[in-house]
Amino acid sequence: MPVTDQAFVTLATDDVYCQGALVLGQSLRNHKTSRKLAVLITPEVSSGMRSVLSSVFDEVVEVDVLDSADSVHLALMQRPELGVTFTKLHCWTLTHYSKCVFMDADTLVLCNVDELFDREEFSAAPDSGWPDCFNSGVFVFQPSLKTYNLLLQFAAEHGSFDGGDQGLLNSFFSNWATADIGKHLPFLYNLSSSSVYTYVPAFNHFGRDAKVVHFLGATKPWNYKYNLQTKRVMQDGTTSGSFHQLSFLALWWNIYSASILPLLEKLQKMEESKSEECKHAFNGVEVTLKKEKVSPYVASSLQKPELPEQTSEVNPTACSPEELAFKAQPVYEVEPRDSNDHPSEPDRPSEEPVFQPAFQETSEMNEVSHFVSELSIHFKPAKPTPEDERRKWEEGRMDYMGKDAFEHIKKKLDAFLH
Ligand SMILES: O=c1ccn([C@@H]2O[C@H](COP(=O)(O)OP(=O)(O)O[C@H]3O[C@H](CO)[C@@H](O)[C@H](O)[C@H]3O)[C@@H](O)[C@H]2O)c(=O)[nH]1
Ligand SMILES: [Mn+2]
Repeated sequence: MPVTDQAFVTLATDDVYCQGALVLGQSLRNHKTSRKLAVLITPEVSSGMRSVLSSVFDEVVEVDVLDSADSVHLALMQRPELGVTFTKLHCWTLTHYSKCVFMDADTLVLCNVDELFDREEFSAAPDSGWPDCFNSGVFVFQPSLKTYNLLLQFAAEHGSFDGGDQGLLNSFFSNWATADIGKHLPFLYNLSSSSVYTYVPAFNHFGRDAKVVHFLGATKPWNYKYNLQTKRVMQDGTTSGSFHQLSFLALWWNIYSASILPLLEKLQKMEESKSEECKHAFNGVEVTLKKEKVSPYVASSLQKPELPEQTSEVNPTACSPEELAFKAQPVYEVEPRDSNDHPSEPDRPSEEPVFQPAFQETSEMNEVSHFVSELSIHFKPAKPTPEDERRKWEEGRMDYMGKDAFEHIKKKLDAFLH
C-alpha cells in the first residue's frame, strides 16, 4: 500500500548532481518503494533537467542555496565545494510529510529499504572515518519548521566543524553516539564504497547484506567513464577502485544507461554527428557517447571474452542484478596498477578476478556490436535557455551587471523599435 505522508528525499544543486539523484530515485523505484520520492533543487538546475527529474520523482521542490561559506574548515577536508550542503537543511521544511529519509545524491539502494521508516528522528549510520559521528548521507528525520529554524540558528551561532552539513548536524544531534542505540542505523544502510577495501575481511563477511551504497569522497560515479559494451567502468590514471567498488560503480552506470539515458534522449534527440560521437547537451552537463568502429574480429572477442575457468558458483541468469553486481567480478579497463601504488590498500588477490558480465546482454547491445561505446558525463558551464532566462526574470534574479545591464537592454529596445 502506498504511504503518501512519508518520503525519501534527496538534493541536487546542479545538473551534474542531478545525474546522481536520478539514479538514486530510479534505484528506489526499481525496488518498489511504497513511499513518495522528493528531490530538492536550487535555481541553477536547468529546466530540461527539472522535467527529467519529475519523471522519476513525485515532487521536485526548488529551495534557495544555503552555503556555509566556511572555506577554512572545508579546506581541511579538501572539499571546497561542500559549503552548499547546508542546503540539505531545507529538508526539514517538507512539513507535508510526517517522516522522511534523506539520502545523498551519491547513494544507491540495493534492495527495498522502506523499513527505515520504522525508525525515529534522528537515526543515522556511523561515519567510517570517525564512528562516534554519524554520516549525514542517509538519515531518518521528521520535518518541522521549529527544528529547521533551530538548525539555522545553530549554524549561525556555531558554524560547522567540517564546513559541511555533517559537522553541523553532528553538533546539533550531539547525543547520537551515546543516547539511544535504536537511532544507530546499521552500517549496511550507508556503506561507504571505500570501506570495501579499508576492511576487506568485514566486507567479505557482511558485504552481501549491503542495502545502501554511498560513493562518498571527491570522485563520484559520474566522474568515471563506462563502456556500454563490456559494461565495465573504465579507469584512468586519476581514478582508482578496488574490485567490489568497481562493481558498485558498474551497477550505478547500468541503471544510468538503462533507465536515465532514455529519459534524456526522449527530452532531446541525441545530436548525431558525423564524427563517432553523440552528445547530449544540457545546461550543466554533457553526456557523450563515443563510438569507435572496431573490426568484427575484435568486436566478437570483446563480446565473448574468453573466460578462464569460472571460480564462483554464480549462475548469471538466476541472480538479480544487485546480487550479480556483488558476486560478479569487476574488471579493470586498464591494467591494474601495481599494488605498491596503493600503500594503504590491503594486497589485492594475486590472480585477478575472473570477469563475468554483470548483466545479460540485450539484443540492442548486439546491434551495436561493431562499436565500442563509451559513455561519459562532463560538466558544462551553464548557458541558460530562454525558459531559464524568463524564470530568472520572474523570480527577480536579473543579471544587472552582465547581459541584463541597461546598455544591453537598450540595444535590444533600439533594435526592436527601428
Ligand atoms: O555541489 C554539490 C555538492 C553536494 N550536493 C548534495 O549534497 C550531498 C553531499 O555531498 P557529497 O559530495 O555527497 O559529500 P560526501 O562526499 O558524501 O561527503 C560527506 O560530507 C558532506 C558534507 O558534510 C556530507 O553532506 C555527506 O553526507 C558526507 O558523506 C550530495 O550527495 C548532494 O545531494 C549538491 O547537490 N551539490
Ligand atoms: Mn555523499
